[in-house]
Amino acid sequence: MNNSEGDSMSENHFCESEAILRALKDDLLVTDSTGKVVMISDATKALYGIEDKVILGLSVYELEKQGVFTPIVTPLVIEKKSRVNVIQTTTEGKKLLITGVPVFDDEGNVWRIASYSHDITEMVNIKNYLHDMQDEMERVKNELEVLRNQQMKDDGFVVHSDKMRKCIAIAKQVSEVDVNVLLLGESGVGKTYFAKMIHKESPRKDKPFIEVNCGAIPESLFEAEFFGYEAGSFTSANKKGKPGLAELAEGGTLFLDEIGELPLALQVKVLKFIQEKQFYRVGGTKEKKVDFRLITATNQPLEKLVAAKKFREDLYFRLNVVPIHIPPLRERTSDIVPLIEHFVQVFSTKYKRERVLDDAVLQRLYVHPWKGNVRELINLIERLVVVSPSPTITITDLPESYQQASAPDIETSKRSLPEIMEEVEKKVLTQARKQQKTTVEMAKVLGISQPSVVRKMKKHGIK
Ligand SMILES: Nc1ncnc2c1ncn2[C@@H]1O[C@H](COP(=O)(O)OP(=O)(O)OP(=O)(O)O)[C@@H](O)[C@H]1O
Repeated sequence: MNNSEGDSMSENHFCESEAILRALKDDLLVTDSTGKVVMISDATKALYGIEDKVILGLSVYELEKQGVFTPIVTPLVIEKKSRVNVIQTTTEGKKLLITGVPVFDDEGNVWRIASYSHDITEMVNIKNYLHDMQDEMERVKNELEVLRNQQMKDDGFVVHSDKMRKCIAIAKQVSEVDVNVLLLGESGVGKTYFAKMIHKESPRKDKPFIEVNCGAIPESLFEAEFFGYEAGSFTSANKKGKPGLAELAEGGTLFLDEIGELPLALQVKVLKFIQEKQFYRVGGTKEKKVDFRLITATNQPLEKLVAAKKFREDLYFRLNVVPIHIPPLRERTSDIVPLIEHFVQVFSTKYKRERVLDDAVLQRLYVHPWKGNVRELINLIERLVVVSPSPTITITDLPESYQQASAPDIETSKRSLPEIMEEVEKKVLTQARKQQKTTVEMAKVLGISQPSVVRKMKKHGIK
């Protein structure tokens, strides 16, 4: 091959490269090993907003100083002698993933550096968005954890009576397995507390505890609240749809309080849901599954409701696998004084007011029927601690309805005579214990032997 032939071939080659570069819609920039631009596609010029400039022959180091490309990939490729990726931000704020590839000469030295880019602005935006969402999720998770702990906070559960000890023992036993528990008892006896305790002791303890007060949700809204709804199912509803309380219990415990208040029409739907653990959201066509442990509670006589056809028998049997009857306070009087002392302490600390109840007040409260049970007791003690002017709370500080000494509520309490006698015996002994210094003196006053006094005190847990 003569010189003129070689020249024309390299010229041809150059023209061919130029033609390819022009035709190329993609970005391509080639430099020599000193960083001088030897080829640049129109797409690259457009990308960096340098269409009018003559770039050929300029150094990318210079262009970097001018802020056209930052950072440049050329020195990294030379140093590593291999493919390198960097991320550039253009003057217009676009994010580019630049890939630099070395082209070697016959001696293995880097001869050319070809680089091309991918616009990853969108990807970076999505990544940032994801990152923000992750942060947000983390924040919400922490907040949820705090709220869950607050919901489960235990201010100390006071248990002295054997009856309550038995209830606690059953609750602890059933907490380990996913059996349906029905908590029965008057309002304020501690049913909700028991439901939370069973959850806390169960393998589901780190999952949600969802409480649904069946008596508090209007019938017309129950299904939407309980099963959730799909987008556009109501005019007033959230446009995107909303999960229901049942769905939120996934993995955890679903506590249906006041189940006796559930209207008949809804009972059949709730029964189907409990049996199948599947449901449809209102307006939904996709069946959803949920895994939960069920606890229900009521202060209503469910059996009577069943007999009166106000509560479905099949639902009753389904719920009543393990019933726990929590007795009213007046049937476990040995809990009264410890509860009073506990809450005097709690509210004295809370309101920074050291208060004690004098003996006459304790005796009066001991025989009070406590129809509102522990809730009533807590409210009264809080009120006394807050409003009593002196450190010792006396009878005159009590609200009027508590000032009259009331006899035990024999008719309504439905207790047997031996039970009532036990209670009277205990009251008399407690009173005597407060008034006398020794068991010998107590025996004298009560007209029984000293060993009998000791034995009876032991039986009633009097110290
Ligand atoms: N033995 C106890 N020791 C300390 N606090 C108690 C005890 N029993 C109940 N409580 C408290 O009394 C209040 C009423 O209890 P809870 O709400 O569990 O009753 P409930 O039976 O669920 O009432 P309702 O039927 O009205 O829902 C709660 O603040 C609870 O923590």
